[in-house]
Amino acid sequence: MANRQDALAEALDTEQRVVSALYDRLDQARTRARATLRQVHGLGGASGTRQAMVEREVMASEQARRLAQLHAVERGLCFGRIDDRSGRTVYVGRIGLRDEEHESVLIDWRAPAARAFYVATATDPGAVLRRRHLHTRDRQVVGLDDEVFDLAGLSDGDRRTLVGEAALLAALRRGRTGRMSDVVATIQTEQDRVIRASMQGALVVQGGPGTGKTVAALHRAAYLLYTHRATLERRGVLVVGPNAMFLRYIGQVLPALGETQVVMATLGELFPGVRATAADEPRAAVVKGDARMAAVVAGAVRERQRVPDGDLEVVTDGLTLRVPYEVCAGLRARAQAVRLPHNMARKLYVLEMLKELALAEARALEASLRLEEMELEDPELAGPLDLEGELDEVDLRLNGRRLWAEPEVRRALDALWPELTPQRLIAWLLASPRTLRALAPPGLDWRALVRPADAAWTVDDVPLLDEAAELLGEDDSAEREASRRRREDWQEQELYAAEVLESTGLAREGIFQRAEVLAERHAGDGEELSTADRAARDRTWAYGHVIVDEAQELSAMAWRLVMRRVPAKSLTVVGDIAQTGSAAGARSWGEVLDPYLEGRWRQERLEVNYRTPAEIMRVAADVLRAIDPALRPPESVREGEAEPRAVRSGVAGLPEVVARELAAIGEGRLGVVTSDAVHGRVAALFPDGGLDAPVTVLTVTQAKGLEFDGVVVVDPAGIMAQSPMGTRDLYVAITRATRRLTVVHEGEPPALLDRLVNESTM
Ligand SMILES: Nc1ncnc2c1ncn2[C@@H]1O[C@H](COP(=O)(O)OP(=O)(O)OP(=O)(O)O)[C@@H](O)[C@H]1O
Repeated sequence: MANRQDALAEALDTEQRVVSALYDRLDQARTRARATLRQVHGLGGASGTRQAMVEREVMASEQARRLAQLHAVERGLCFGRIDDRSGRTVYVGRIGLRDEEHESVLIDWRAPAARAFYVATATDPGAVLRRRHLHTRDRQVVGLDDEVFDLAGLSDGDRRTLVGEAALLAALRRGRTGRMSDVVATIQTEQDRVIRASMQGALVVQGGPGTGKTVAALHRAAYLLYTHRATLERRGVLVVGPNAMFLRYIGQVLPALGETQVVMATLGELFPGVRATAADEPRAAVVKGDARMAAVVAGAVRERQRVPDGDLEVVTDGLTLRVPYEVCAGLRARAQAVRLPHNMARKLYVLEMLKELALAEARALEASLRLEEMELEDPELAGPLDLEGELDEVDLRLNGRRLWAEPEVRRALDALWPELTPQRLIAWLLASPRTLRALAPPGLDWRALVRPADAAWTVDDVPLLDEAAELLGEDDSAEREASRRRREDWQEQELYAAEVLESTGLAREGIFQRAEVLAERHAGDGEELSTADRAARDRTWAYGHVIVDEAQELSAMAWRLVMRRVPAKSLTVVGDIAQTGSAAGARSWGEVLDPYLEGRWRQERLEVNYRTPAEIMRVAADVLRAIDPALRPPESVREGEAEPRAVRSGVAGLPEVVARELAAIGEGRLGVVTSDAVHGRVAALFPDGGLDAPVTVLTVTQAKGLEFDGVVVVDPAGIMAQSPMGTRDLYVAITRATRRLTVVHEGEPPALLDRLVNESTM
C-alpha cells in the first residue's frame, strides 16, 4: 500500500511541476495581452485619422477577445497526457501554448496532434502507450488516471508510478450544477468521431437519452470554429435548441471552450422581430408544421394579388378614371409571370397600372372637355381631340407619378396588390376561414388554424412567417444602394485591413487569417458588430454551419426555415427519434432530410448512456418497447445508487416526497417533471424554481435535454394521455435522472411502469 501511495505522490509531483509551468505560460500570455490592450487604449481617444481609429479599435477588440479566451481556460487548463511509442510525451489542454523557443508545450484539444488522446482504445491504441487524465483544482493536480495500452512499452519509472481510477466514471459521478459543463477531458471515441467529422454536408447524430449528443454537438461547434476559423468567423455558426431554458443550460459550454462567436436561438427566435415562446395545441401544430402549408402560404400571397370585380374605377379630382377589367387582369398576369417576390413585383404592377390610369385620365379629360365644348357650342373650338393619343411614354410616367400622390389612387392600387409584411399576411390568413378553406388541400385540417387576427405569435407560426417573407420579399432598393456604397467603402477597408494585419502581427497569432473578415467587421455604418450579432439580426443570413439539437421536434415547415439559413447544407442534426414529443415532429431522419439532401447525409450513432444509471434505464426500456418494439435503449455506463420507486400520492403529498429526495441527493439538484395538467399546481408548491434552484418544476417539453441528480415524475398517466406522443414524453421524463428516480401517481400507475419498486401509500 505504502508503495502505491508513494507512486501516486511521485507522479502527482511530476505532473504538478509541468502544470505549474503551463500556468506560468498562461499568466505570461495574459500579461502580454493586457499590456498590449493598455498600450492600444493609451494611443489616444477619438483623435487621429479614421484609419488610426480603426486600427486602435481592431487591436483593442482582438486583444480583449484574446484576454477573454485566456481567462476562459483557467479551470482545467491541462487535463491530459499521452506517451507514445516514439518516446514522445504530449500534454493536451483547453488551449495551445508555446515556450520561449516557440516549442509547443500544450496542445489544443482540437488540434490534430491531440486526436490520439481521444481515439486510443485497448483494441486499437495506435502509437499510444499510455493515456493519463490529470484532475486539477485551482491549479493543483489533485488526481491522476492512467490507461495503459502497452505495459511493456513503458519505462521502468513510468510503470512504477501508474495510478488511476477511470476518469470518465469520476466525471460522471460529479453532482449536477444546473448547467452543462464541457467534457474535453473525457470525450469518448465514438463522440470524437462526431466532433471531428468533416464540415461538408449533413451529419445526423442519432442516440438515446444521455448518450452525449448535445455535449458532442457543442464540442463539434468549438472544433469546427478552430479548424475552419476563416470561413466560420465570417459566416458564423448557429445552434438551434428547443427552448430558452435549454439554451441557458448549455450556454456555458462554448464560452468555457473559449468560443463566444456562436448564435444560439430557439426556433421561436429565428424570425427577427418576433420572439415566440408559446406552442400551439397539438392539432394546430400538426397542420402548421405540414409541408403542404408552403403551398397554402403561397396561395395566400396570390390571393392578395387581385383584379377588380369589373372595370377599375377611381374617382379623383372630380374625374372618374376607368381601367377596363381585361387590362387589370392582363397586368396582374404579367406581374405574376415575372416570378419576383410579391413586394418587388408590386413595383412593376403599380408602374404599369399608373400608366393605365394616366391614359384613363387623358380619356376622362377628353370626354369632359368634349362635354364643355358641346355646352359652349363654339364652332372655333370644334375639331377632333385626342389627348390620349398625344401622350408619350414620358408624359405617362410623369402623369402616373402625379396620380400616385392621390390618396384615392393609392388606396385603389393597395387594394389590388398591397405591400405586405409577413406578419400582416399570416395574421390575415389565419383569421380568414374562407381563404383557408379555399386554399387547403384535401385532408389538411384547416379549421384547426383559425384564430383572431390579433392573437400572439406562437413558435409554430415562425416557419409560416419565414415562408411568407421568402415569397413577399422586401422592397430593398434603398438598402441595396446603401450596401453597394458600403461595398465600395469595404474594398478600401480590406486593403487597409491587410496592412493592419501585417503591421500588428494579428495574422501571425492566427487571430485573423483574412483581411476581409477584419475589414467586414469594421466596415459600414460605424457600429461595430460581431458576425454573431449581425447574423442574428438578419433573416437572410447564410450561416457557415448550423447545429440543430433535439432536431426530432422540428416540423417539415421548420426544416424549410432551417435549410434556408444554411444554403451550403453544412449541418449537424442531433436528436433521438424515440423522444419525439411534438405531434408535428419527425418519425424518421430520412423523411425530414431527404427532401433537401436526397440521401446525401451521414449518420453516426451514439449508444452509451452517460447520464442514467442501469436501474432507471431498465424501467425506460419497458416504456421504449411500448413506443416501438424494434427500438433499443442505450447502454448505461454505470449502476445507480437506488432502485427507482413508485409512490402513490396526490399533489398535496409532494412536498414530503421532494424533501426526502432532496435529503437523499445531498448537494445535488432535483427536477420535478409533471404532466401539463398538474404543472400549475405543482409549480405553486415550489415557487423558487429555475436552473440554479435546488428544486425545479417543469413540464416534459421544458425538461427536454436537461438532467438532474434526482427526478420526481408526477402524474405519469396524465403525461401519457396529454398528447398522441404521450408515451414518448414519459420516456423523456424518466430518463432525466443521473442518480435517483421517483414516480408519483395518484390513481393506478401505468402498467408500463410495473418494474418500479412500490412504496406503501403515503
Ligand atoms: N465523454 C463524456 N465525459 C463526461 N461526461 C459526459 C460525456 N458524454 C456525455 N457526458 C455527460 O452525460 C450527460 C448527458 O449528455 P447530453 O445531455 O449531451 O446527452 P443527450 O444525448 O443530448 O441526451 P438527451 O437526448 O436526453 O437530451 C451530460 O451530463 C454530459 O455531460
